[in-house]
Amino acid sequence: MEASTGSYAVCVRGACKAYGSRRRPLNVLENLDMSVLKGSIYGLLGASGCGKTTLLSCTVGRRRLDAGSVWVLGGRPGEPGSGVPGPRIGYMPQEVALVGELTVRETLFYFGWIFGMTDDQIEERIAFLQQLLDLPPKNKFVKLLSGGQQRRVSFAAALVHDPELLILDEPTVGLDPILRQAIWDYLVKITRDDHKTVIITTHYIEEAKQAHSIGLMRAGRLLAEDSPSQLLDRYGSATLEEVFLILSSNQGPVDQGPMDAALDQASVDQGAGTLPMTASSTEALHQSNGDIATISPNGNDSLALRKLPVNNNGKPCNGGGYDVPVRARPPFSNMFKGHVKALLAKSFLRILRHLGALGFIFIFPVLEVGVFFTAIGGDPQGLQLSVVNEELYAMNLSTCDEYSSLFGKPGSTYTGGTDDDYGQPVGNCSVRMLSCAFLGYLDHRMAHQVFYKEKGEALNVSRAGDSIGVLHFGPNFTEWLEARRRYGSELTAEEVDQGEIPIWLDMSNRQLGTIMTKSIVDSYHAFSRDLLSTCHANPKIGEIPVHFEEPVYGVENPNFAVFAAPGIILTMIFFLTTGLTATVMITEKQEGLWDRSLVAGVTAWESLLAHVVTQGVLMGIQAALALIMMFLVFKVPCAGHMGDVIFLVFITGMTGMCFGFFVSVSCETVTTANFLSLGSFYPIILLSGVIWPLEGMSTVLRWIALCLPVTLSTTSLRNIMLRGWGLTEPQVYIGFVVTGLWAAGLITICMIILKYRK
Ligand SMILES: Nc1ncnc2c1ncn2[C@@H]1O[C@H](COP(=O)(O)OP(=O)(O)OP(=O)(O)O)[C@@H](O)[C@H]1O
Repeated sequence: MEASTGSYAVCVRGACKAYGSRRRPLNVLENLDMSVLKGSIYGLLGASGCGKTTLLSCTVGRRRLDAGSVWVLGGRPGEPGSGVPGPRIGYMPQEVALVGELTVRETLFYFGWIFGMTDDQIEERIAFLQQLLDLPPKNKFVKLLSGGQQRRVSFAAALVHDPELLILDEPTVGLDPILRQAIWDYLVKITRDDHKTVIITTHYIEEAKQAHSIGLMRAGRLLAEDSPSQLLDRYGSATLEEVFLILSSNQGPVDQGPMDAALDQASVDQGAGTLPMTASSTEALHQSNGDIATISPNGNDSLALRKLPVNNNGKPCNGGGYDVPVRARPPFSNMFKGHVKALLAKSFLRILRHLGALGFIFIFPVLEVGVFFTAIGGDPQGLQLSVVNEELYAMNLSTCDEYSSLFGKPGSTYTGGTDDDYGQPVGNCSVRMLSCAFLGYLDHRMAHQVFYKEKGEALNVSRAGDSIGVLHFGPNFTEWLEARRRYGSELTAEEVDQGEIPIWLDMSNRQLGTIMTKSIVDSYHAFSRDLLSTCHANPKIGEIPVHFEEPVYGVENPNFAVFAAPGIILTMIFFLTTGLTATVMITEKQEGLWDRSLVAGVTAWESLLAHVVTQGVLMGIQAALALIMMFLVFKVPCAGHMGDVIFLVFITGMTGMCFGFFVSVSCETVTTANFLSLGSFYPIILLSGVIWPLEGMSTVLRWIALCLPVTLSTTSLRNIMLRGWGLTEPQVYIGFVVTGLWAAGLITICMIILKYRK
């Protein structure tokens, strides 16, 4: 009598799966059929790289087949209501796939909560599993356990919810023989007494004899599927290794690209009882139909497989034939709560237990804001300015100090008298050594003055990079400057030139050159004002006829740091949070925890939500620290509402976090994630108008810049802080809107990638 389709726990038909590109595919599963009866142990055996893990990951719903179908517990994995992925299965992947920062107990609670168990139920199971698997102490951190201990905890995590179907990828690797036997005894017991089903892959071929049926797999195909005793009988062999060699030889050489070489070179290790790695054999045994070996009842085994029923269109396992077990499952809301509780606990504990990383997370914003405001915006100091003052040398003096000590303070003196028709003092305002008087007005902290006799020598010092520039005063500078004031239009061009101060500045450093120029011009205006005021003249006549009134917004002498601060704070928070999140999911994927949690029933959305909450809290603290540093410590002025500033910084941080998630879900490795996040750093900083106004860019570039996530928010924040504008102004709310749209767009893309990439 044939087994009914309703008694299969897992049924795979015509499974095909390839990795790599379409042009050069690596075919891993090739038209594979597999049938696992309910209440049985199914041992899936095959050489390394033959596709066992791929087959299992398609079975648990983590990968999609390219062709063929899989039925698990009466439904298709991933189908709503199938319970797979979910608590109906217990999956132990090949890698440990646990969180190193959790203790053994917390690990089992993490999975227990995901499976919708109550705390009491979990405690009860922990006590049981502790005995069964000889688990390490409950409060020991997983990362401190030995490899074998970690595998036992991983096994316990798959068993914690007592699932209907256990899928175990090499669970006994690294365990001592006594424990291996205890595990097999347990598996036999649960299949016999509780009608559970187990699929197990192992390299210890001898222990696989305890399975009710065995699937021998090679190069993506199932060579045979039968009970161990039947296989031994049929091929007249004493060991399963021999059976495997016979079947492999029968199949002939396989073409699986790079895998061939490995298979052909590996030696048969029968002494150790592991699966052969090569396809060599002594004898070939032909199958009449060329398909998998037929399966017949076995009198010795409690369960035996028969040849599988195949219908005409090649789809033997249709869902209608299955009886979907009805099992009391917690309601959806409880499952959701359990998932979120587990994910949040895991993420927070993981962060809290990385004290070093946590320290960096909170020190960075403080450090970065501190460094920015202490390093940027201050006037330069300690420069050298070369002076060639021929007025002094005409008097055989070297410096202005010498002049002052001998003749008193240089400049103007008004001794009373009459003014002319224009109010100019006539005769009674005397001036002396105006070159030194002017030099006295220059900022000495910014540039100390060094006197040279020769202009050429002074210029050479400047060309050597030792001086910011050279000021030259002619021999009769005072006389001609005074003549310029008194007789202006009557002087010849040469005479006017004699009252000028030629200056040669080193403009290779734009900032220094510009600051120096402004400082000299401002100093001259101050000198001229005082000179004219002393002489009872209108000080304005010494200035250019352009007068800057009180600025509409901002201050007369704006500090560069104040201009750059809004952009700096936003880009800093953006990239700090990007850095926090860019690798978080990749790490989980590489650890195997991501897949394992999804197989346990967590959805990618829930996982993303938990990360958003965890990283959002960290980002909030980072943003608060950065703002405290900026406004309370460095007292950066803010003309607008602080609430608007906080809100904008927060949503920019959220956008940075979403960008980090985007990097994390779209990159396969930490290295590519780092390249992407670091690579985007400079373009965003340079194009966002943080250090140079957008108006300085070409039209096309400006439009590109406006589309970036931090550009309009930088303009908004500048408008709030420096202009005092509120949220009702279009130039403010546009920044909020665009930043919010970026966050929403990025998170949507993440969800789409997570949904469709398997
Ligand atoms: N994500 C992937 N991308 C590309 N190739 C892959 C990927 N995963 C597995 N492979 C390749 O597919 C083949 C089958 O891998 P799989 O892990 O399924 O084998 P396995 O039988 O489980 O091996 P083992 O017993 O060593 O775990 C191998 O050649 C492997 O390199």
